[in-house]
Amino acid sequence: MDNSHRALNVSSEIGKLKTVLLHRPGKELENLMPDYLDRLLFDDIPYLKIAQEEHDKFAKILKENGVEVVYLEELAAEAIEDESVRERFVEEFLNEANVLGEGKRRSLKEYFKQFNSRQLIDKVMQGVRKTELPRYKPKTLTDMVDDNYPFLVDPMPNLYFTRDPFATIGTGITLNHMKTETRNRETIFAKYIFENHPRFKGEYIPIWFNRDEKTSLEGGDELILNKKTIAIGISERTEAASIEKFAKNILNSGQTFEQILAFDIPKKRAFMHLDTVFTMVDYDKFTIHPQIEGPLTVYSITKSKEKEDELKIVKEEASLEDILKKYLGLEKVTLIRCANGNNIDAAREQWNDGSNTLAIAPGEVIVYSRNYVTNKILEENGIKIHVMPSSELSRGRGGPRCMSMPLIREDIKNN
Ligand SMILES: NC(=O)NCCC[C@H](N)C(=O)O
Repeated sequence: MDNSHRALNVSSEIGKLKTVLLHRPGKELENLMPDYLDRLLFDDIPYLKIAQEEHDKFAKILKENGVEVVYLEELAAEAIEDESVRERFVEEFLNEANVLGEGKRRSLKEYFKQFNSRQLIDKVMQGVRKTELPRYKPKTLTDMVDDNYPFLVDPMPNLYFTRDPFATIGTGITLNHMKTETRNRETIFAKYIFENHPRFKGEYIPIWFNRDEKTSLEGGDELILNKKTIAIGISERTEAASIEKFAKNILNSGQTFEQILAFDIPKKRAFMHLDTVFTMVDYDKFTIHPQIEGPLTVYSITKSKEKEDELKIVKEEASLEDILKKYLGLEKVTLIRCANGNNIDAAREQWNDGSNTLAIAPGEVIVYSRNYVTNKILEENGIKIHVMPSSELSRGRGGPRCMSMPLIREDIKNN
């Protein structure tokens, strides 16, 4: 099937990248405070100016390699140009931002009216400090009681990790239900973009999993290994129940996908998603964090031949190399271990996303400069690397793959 004309088309992890979605970090990072770092999923506070410079370098590498870069903030603003859509967006945003108190809601709506669409999107991403609206009229008890919390609306500092709130799979998406409240709010932008942006509006975009589900699924756990096979992490962020639901939808969709490999990885912050410990860099080469090799269990999921609408789930007993060979039809598989398996260097570099490479073509990836031990090993394995600066962006615990959502990749021949 030729999907090259579609607004979305991703049938592999490594096909030549044509269009990618980024978010340039903005003032939301300047609304991070030490007291709330844990809840907002940050370990430190990046210096915004340098983070933006690093991010611009990331975009430059992509553009120099023929990739169209589109920005979340621009698409979201264009999606809410229509006044009635903008009003709906504000209402829904205030509900999801958990803004209680009629006085607060009214004042915020009034405050937002001064902004054009782009300014409004920037503002809701940044969050609203109480000092911005010093004289809102308290109406209800919720308005009157001052809890000394400094924000009326929390910032969304994780938005530059565009990989997670939705994921392109084939010609559709999973519009994800995120594990945490702080990140769940991010999915509203994708919802409005896919419903209202002219780039997508004329096209049928199937949704394989939706944000109103009760269990969580995050894009960092979703990897398309080839046009038949999807890998998904059962992780700190993605639950097995979500994978079953997604599997039933995608395997019965008429798209090319026939099998899912569910990777059960340890549930801990350093390994939050599958792509923090395992990514694909070439037809037969993968980066992996050595610490997951022992505890890893892989389940294969296919459609049951006996009963329609049921899944066949098998706990795979072979080594990871053999599982990948079997399901991807490969003669040989190379696992490239973070920092060549040295336990200290691997732990340090994985913490800063040494395994989180972004493939822009088969055998060609973008990597963080600070992971120089792993980067050298990648080169020794014949992988071409493009190195981006990484002092500030890495403080959010995500690398080049986490910071990008492919919208279109070229199909791979014989994939
Ligand atoms: N795919 C990814 O691993 N994304 C990185 C997300 C980092 C972000 N601070 C988070 O905890 O969700």
